[in-house]
Amino acid sequence: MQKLIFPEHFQWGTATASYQIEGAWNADGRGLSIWDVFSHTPGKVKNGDTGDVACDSYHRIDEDVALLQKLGVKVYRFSVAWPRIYPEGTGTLNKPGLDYYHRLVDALLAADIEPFCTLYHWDLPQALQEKGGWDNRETIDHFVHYAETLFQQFNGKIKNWITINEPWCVSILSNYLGAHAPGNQDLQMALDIGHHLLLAHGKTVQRFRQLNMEGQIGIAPNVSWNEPYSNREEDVAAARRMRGACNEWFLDPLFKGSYPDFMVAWYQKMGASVNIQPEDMAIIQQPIDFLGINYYTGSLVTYKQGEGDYDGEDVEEGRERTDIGWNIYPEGFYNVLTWLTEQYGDVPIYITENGACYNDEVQNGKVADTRRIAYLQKHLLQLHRAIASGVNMKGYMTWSLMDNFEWAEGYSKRFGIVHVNFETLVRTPKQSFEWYQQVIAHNRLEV
Ligand SMILES: N=[N+]=NCCCCNC(=O)[C@@H]1[C@H]2[C@H](O)[C@@H](O)[C@H](O)[C@@H](CO)[C@@H]12
Repeated sequence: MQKLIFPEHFQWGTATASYQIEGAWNADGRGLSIWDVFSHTPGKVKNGDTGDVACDSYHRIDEDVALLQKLGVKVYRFSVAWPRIYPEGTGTLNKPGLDYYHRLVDALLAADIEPFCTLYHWDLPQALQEKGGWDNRETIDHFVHYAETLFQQFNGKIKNWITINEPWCVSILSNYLGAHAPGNQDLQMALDIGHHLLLAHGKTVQRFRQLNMEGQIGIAPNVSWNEPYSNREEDVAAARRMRGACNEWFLDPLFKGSYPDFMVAWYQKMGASVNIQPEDMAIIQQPIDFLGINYYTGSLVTYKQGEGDYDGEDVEEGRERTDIGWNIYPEGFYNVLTWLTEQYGDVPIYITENGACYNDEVQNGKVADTRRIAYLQKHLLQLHRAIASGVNMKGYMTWSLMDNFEWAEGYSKRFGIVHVNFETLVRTPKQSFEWYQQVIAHNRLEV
């Protein structure tokens, strides 16, 4: 048995998001979000599931913080529901909504757990969507105003801020592929939305600096690792496009102040281009304190004309897949992290999400999710490799603390290290919870 020791002060944590766990969808003045509308629209979410109740975390702060304390995490990543703070997106502040997050943050601090707050994890106020949502540049300033409210309310209590979770999901998945709220299918709109999200990020970082806030701020894109099946030029180019759509499309503006030419050209071929105003790229390229990285999967890619949006096809290598169908590709974790450092420099990185979907159920009071343990073990080994290779890794937050509302999959897909019975809302720590508890306690991985 080998013991892989992680750096001293490495920050172990776990993560959730407001719409996925809180429930209380219309309690205490909360306004409608686009996910309330989407999940209440027949046919959009599997089994007609909604986030109306979810894990009812809105009413279970003490229970959930006790789980975090038992787990032994140093950090807990959660998100604020914009419609709880500004039910109409702007205008009247909803104090009961603000008070909920004060209670949550105070409980975390009392338990010696660092809050990691995501400002936007997809629950846009419906009132703003009705004025065009992220496709309307005015939403950018409403977002900065919402963020500024939280900065002023929580300065000194929350010292770790993430502006936007996964701009690829918010733009492409939600407004071109149409799989998530609001469900548009318009590439030009999706590219404009992606640009507006990056602008909202940049302007929020500027405001954070102007307010002389305590702590650090970053953004959390999802990344993918796609390698060419062969060294044939067409395979190399196809894999580069698949990675580029997810990785460089957002990371190049953030760190290089421009969109990647090869993807701009590809999207032009698809009939779309980004509408950039003169100051935009300088705003987007605001220096950040850390980069959050969400990593789940990767693939080998071979060129196939007309396949998907990038003339690329994942090669079926016979790899194990999780219960949501994603390839298990641990070496992609190492490869994407070392690639990031080569491409964008020594930016401090937190893994803000990494985890697996397995639908194990409770049997005799236990959940033997050994496949999730295997997934985490393989990915933490690759993470340890990346650290050993010089990647500036600050911490790791597994997705997710508990089974929750998995977007268009509803409650049919379980990512938690804690099982949730969605009838009774009883939480049951899984075997992976106990395993992760030991990794944290000893700051090491046994392989
Ligand atoms: N093929 N394939 N693809 C991988 C697709 C990755 C895009 N989805 C994510 O990263 C979402 C992220 C989200 O923040 C969280 O709210 C979700 O619950 C998790 C699990 O779904 C992940």
